[in-house]
Amino acid sequence: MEKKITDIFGTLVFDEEVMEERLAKDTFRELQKTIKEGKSLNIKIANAVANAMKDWAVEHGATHYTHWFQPMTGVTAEKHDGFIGTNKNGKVILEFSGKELIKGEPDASSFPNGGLRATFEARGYTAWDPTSYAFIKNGVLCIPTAFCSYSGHALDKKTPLLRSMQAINKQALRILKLFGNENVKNVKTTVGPEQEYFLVDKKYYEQRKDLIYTGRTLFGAPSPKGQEMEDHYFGTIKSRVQEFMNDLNEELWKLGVLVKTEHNEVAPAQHELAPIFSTTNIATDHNQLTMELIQRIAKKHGLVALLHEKPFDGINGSGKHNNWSLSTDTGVNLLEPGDTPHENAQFLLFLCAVIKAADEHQDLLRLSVATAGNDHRLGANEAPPAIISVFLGDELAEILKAIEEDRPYDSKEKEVMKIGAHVLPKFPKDTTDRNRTSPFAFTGNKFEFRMPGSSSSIAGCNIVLNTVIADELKEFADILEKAPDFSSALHALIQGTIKEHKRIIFNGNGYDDSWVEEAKKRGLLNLRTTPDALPYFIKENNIELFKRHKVFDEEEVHSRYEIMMEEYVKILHIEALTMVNMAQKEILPAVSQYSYDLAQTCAMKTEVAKLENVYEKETLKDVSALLDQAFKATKHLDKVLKEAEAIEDFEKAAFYYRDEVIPAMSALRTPCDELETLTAENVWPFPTYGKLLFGIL
Ligand SMILES: NC(=O)CC[C@H](N)C(=O)O
Repeated sequence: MEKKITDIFGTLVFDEEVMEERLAKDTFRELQKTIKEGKSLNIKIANAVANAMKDWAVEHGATHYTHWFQPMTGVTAEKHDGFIGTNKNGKVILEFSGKELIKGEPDASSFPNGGLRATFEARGYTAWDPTSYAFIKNGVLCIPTAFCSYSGHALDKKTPLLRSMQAINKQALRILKLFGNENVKNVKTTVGPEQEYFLVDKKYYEQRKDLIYTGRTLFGAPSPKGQEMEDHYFGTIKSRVQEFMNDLNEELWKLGVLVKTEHNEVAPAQHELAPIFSTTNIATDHNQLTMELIQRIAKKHGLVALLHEKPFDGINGSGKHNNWSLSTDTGVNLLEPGDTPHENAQFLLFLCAVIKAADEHQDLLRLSVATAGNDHRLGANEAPPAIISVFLGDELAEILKAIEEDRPYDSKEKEVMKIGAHVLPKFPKDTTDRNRTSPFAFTGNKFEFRMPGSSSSIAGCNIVLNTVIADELKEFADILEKAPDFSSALHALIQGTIKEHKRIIFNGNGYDDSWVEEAKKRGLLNLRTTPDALPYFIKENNIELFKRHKVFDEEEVHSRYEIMMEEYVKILHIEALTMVNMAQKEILPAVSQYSYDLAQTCAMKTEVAKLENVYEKETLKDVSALLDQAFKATKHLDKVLKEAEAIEDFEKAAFYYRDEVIPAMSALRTPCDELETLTAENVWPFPTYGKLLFGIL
């Protein structure tokens, strides 16, 4: 690496250092108050900040600015405005005002709003989130913003995320106060999202309509080699891929993204990139940027990055493991067992809040990761099942059991574990995945939520995590604040929580079929598909929960439910249309031509030499039978698709797609994949799995 990381890191970010350097002392101090304490910014200060930002951005080659926001599409949105303006004499000047920095008013009528806003009320507004630094991307100054309607409803993913962070901050501070931590002013959730993705050669990608339109292969027989040799996982990275990774790292470092780990993943052509954890809203912004840059930089290297959860059948898909924790502004990780009995008691209480939340809100955790793409991955023995459970590891599970049963944990000490009086043993911290099969695994000082899909924004699952855990902390604080004897109330609370919610703890193999049975016996939910999970969102108790913590109001919950259900329908609609198109325009004609060639060859050979022609005849028979089957399946898919299109109610449509369209898609894929194995390589109309998975040389 020619340029030192420390020299380039954050060079495209208007961060604290740049602010201090470029702003007058008073302005800097006021802005810090806004960033750190949420104080509102007056227009005079905003003007000064905007001016400094513009000068800095122009010096770094920017010509435009944009309010960079995260509508409910799951991707980011930007509308560029130039700094260009004219003065009184008509001379060109560059300008950027405080008003423009703080608030934008995009005509944003075409973003999904789930009924929150009629299209005639087109205007929404974007408001700067000063807790996430502005940065320069592609010559544009990007200002991270929240996106709301004029009635104040959140139309984006950032606003509820920030609200959920506020909710957990408030409740965690109440708990910390009870433990005497008066000096803590702020508790923030932190996240380190691991990003998995595939890389394929651009020249093959371009020949596949399914990849272009849907991001995944809808047809494709397995290649002779898959992932069975386990030689790709952590294997040597190919030079072309390494060059891409180097470029990607450099660009992300410039944007202040703390990317740290890179490696080959389990499936051929699959890779992973992971950052150091940061505050959740920044981690979310950074993950959105990471996904964007992975795709953009891959193209520069003649590659295409696939972020889909399941681009290929028969080999592993991609997840985005969300490593979640809570930390104080005094630098304490609240999910880290401490050195003293006192710290341990506090840790156990936070741990119990997470366990209780996971048990009581299995539905919300599950639906927070529910998408059409992720349905292929969850429960397919490559990623956690769709059943929520918590992995604690044997040691911690044993400690909780000892507390529950009022018996000694360590047989040497022979003393009953008393919360607040005994020190917990240190758990070995292990950054590698200790239980890959668990959806929610404690890994020494954080929880790894392994269910989120690789293409999703992490905002959704973190909104839910923050809110459900905030709610448990609230309940705990309500009890403990009133307790006449804190220590005994604490002990009873922890013990009671373990007793009541231990069913959610599972340290075994989540891929095992017996777990499905066991989970059923324990009364755990198994919401296998997206339409199974999403309706839980609008259940009365869930709406109340979000309202209680001011994360969503009722309309906002309904809007998100509608958007997520519709998204499921739209994705499947595009996939089914693409399949019909590929079958009709590519597969069926190619195979028909191939059978003609076989018949011709056969006829000629018979005519010329009276040969038996077993190969041609047998293949022709097999191919023709499959061709007819594929044709009928295409017709059937087309028919159910038309029926699906006629369904107006989005809920009915989602179930129809799941129950009728998906099976019709499988029924078409099966004969087509078989045909692929029987036809000549040069006849098959698009690149095979072999080329896609092993084609990067
Ligand atoms: N090695 C791994 O952690 C594999 C994870 C897997 N790709 C997933 O989807 O979650």
